Parts: sequence; C-alpha cells; structure tokens
Amino acid sequence: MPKIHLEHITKRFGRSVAVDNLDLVIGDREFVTLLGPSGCGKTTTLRMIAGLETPTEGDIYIDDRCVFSSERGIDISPDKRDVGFLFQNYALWPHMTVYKNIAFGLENMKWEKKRIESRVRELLEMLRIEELRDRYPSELSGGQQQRVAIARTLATGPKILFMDEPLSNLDAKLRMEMRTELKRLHAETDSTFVYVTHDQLEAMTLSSKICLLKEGLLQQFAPPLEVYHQPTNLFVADFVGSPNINILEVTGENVNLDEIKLNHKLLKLLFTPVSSSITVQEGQQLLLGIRPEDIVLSPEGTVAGSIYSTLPSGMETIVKIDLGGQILTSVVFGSVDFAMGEKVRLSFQSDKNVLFDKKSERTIAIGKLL
Ligand SMILES: Nc1ncnc2c1ncn2[C@@H]1O[C@H](COP(=O)(O)OP(=O)(O)OP(=O)(O)O)[C@@H](O)[C@H]1O
Repeated sequence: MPKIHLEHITKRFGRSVAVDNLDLVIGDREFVTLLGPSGCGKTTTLRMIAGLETPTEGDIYIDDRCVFSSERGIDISPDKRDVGFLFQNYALWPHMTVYKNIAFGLENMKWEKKRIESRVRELLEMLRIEELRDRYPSELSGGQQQRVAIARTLATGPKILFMDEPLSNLDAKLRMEMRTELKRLHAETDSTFVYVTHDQLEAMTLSSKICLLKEGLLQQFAPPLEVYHQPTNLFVADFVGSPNINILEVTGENVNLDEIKLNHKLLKLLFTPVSSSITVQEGQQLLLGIRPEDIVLSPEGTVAGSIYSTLPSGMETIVKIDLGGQILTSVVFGSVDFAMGEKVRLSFQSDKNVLFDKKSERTIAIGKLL
C-alpha cells in the first residue's frame, strides 16, 4: 500500500512557482531523497507533505487518508499526520540530560514510566549512545548530539520521518559515519524516510529512491542506480556522479544509431532507444554521455588521444585526455602517472553510454560503443 501519495501538487509563492504539478508515490518503508540544486523546491515539497506548508493546488494522501485537498478544503495539521522531523538545527534542550531529551515526547504523551524507560533504553542502544544517557548536550560532540536528536525524533515511532539536510552541520568524517548509521537505522525501524539534500553522493548512497527536481519540476523518480545509468535527460546525467559524466558532441551525418565519428574514428553503436517511437534523423545533433569509470586506457584501445593532465589521489587517479580538442575525464583505480602530452589509446567498456538529443536534452538511447 503506498504510504504517501502526491497528486498534481503545485506551490506558488506570489508569481513564482516553487513546485510545479508534482505527482509522486512513496511506498511504505522507503527511503526517498528529494535531490536537486538550491531553490529547486525540495524543502517546500517536504514541508507540504509534513503539513508545514499549504500547497496552492493538489491532493496529498498518507496511508490512503487524504491529509490535504485544495478542492475539498482538507488540511490536516502536522501533529495529526503521525510524522516526525529532524532538521538542520536539531537543538536539544540544554537543561535536560540525554535520557530526558529522548523521554520528553513520551512523557508528554503520558506514557507509563516503565514503558518510557524501556523505549529510551532501546533507542540508546539502537544509536549506540548508551554511555551518554546522563550527560547534558553541552558535554556532547556534534555527532553525538545528532544521534540524540535522531533518537528523540524516533522515540514516538512516527510512521514517516522527515529530514531536511540533517547532516550538513557535521564535518566530512562525521557525515560519512552518520550516513552509515542512518541507513542502518532505516532498516531497523518501520518508518518511511523522506530526506532532503543537495548532495548527490548522500542521495546515491542512502536512498531506495531519488526524486530529482529542477526548478520545481520532477526530472526523475527512480532507484539511485537507475538514475545513474538510465538518466531521463542531460540534467539528471550531469547532476549525479563525481567526476561528472563526459558529454561529447557527436557529428550529425555519421549518426543513425549505428555509427558515430569520434576524433576521426568511426565507432559502432549498439544502442537501444529508450522508447519505440524514437527515430534519429540524418543530421540530428546528438550528445554522447560516457561515465569516467567506463573509459579504459590500454594499448588495444580503439580511439587515440593524448594526456591532458593526471590527478592521482591515492585510491584512484583522475586522468584527463585530449581527444581532438574535446577533454575527456576518466577514473583509474589506484595510482597511475602519465606525462603531459603522452599518446594513449582508449576504449569504452560499458553498455550504459547515453545518447541525448542535443536540442531537447532528452535521453534517446542507451548502449555500447564498439
Ligand atoms: N516563504 C517563501 N516565500 C517566497 N518564496 C519562497 C518561500 N519559500 C521558498 N520560496 C522559494 O521557492 C523556491 C523553492 O524553495 P525551496 O526552499 O523549496 O528550495 P530548496 O530546493 O529546498 O533549496 P535549498 O537547497 O537552497 O534549501 C525558491 O525559489 C525559494 O526562493
């Protein structure tokens, strides 16, 4: 049964459209990330589902119950939607111990003392902070405070947990650690997680599904690897992945989904159109997307290029290759070193290269280069 259902949700602030006719079905116990550049409507979407913002148009259902309908005049308040929040500023009450901070909501709900004790113990254990139970927030590190805040939010067992950039105040190492914890936590609770971030890596690693927005418009709603390998358009392909996907201009007259010309070399294409209605016209301008990790440097490579620069970082090396004026980025596992200008040969190992129509920027086919 779908847990959250958005139908034709639009939010306008004056004349500007923050969210534009959004349809979304978030399944029970999913970990959905709202992803996109600053101002694309992520927070507004999250706040509308939570009941903190009123949509201009549309309907929202939670567990088949209508919690908002612009036409029918329904608007259920946040406290009656059975949801929990975890925001960037997760301020704990400074005069309360960790135990008290977590127990507070349960005391308000008039739970019995014994039941509260066992629930708090369970959460302290789940978040691995048992030894912190009698400390005050000022005696905790940022990461520890964040764990307590998560425990406090989870205490009442909300069906949906909303998180708006909850890790953005933490340093890189702690953020990584908390990502691991959040993913583990999601598996351990029965809650559906709706998470806002502009960090594509965070979205890729955490989510069961990514909802990628641009200027209030949904670009793609799919599992992370589908977004990565089968992007619906150029924006999506470019937004996920680091280093970014390579985009090459492909000369029109050589393209009919059979062959392309790349740096004077004809390459055979084994591509499958994303829809049966797609045809490529003679002379149509196309863009070819190749992920950096799919470029293999070897003497047997089919295409010739020269080294533009080499950036080793220990675990991997980013190698920039000049291909007749177009600079290609490739990632090689481990340390390699090339001289600037050195001649190399390369081939494309993946069957997930993407062909876009240059004008509409839509994906038209995915496949292999021979
Ligand atoms: N209360 C408001 N009044 C007017 N405009 C608003 C209001 N809240 C948001 N907006 C506008 O709506 C658009 C979407 O904002 P939103 O906060 O949802 O974006 P976001 O994707 O979460 O961005 P960020 O990553 O920067 O937080 C932006 O153009 C923003 O300026």
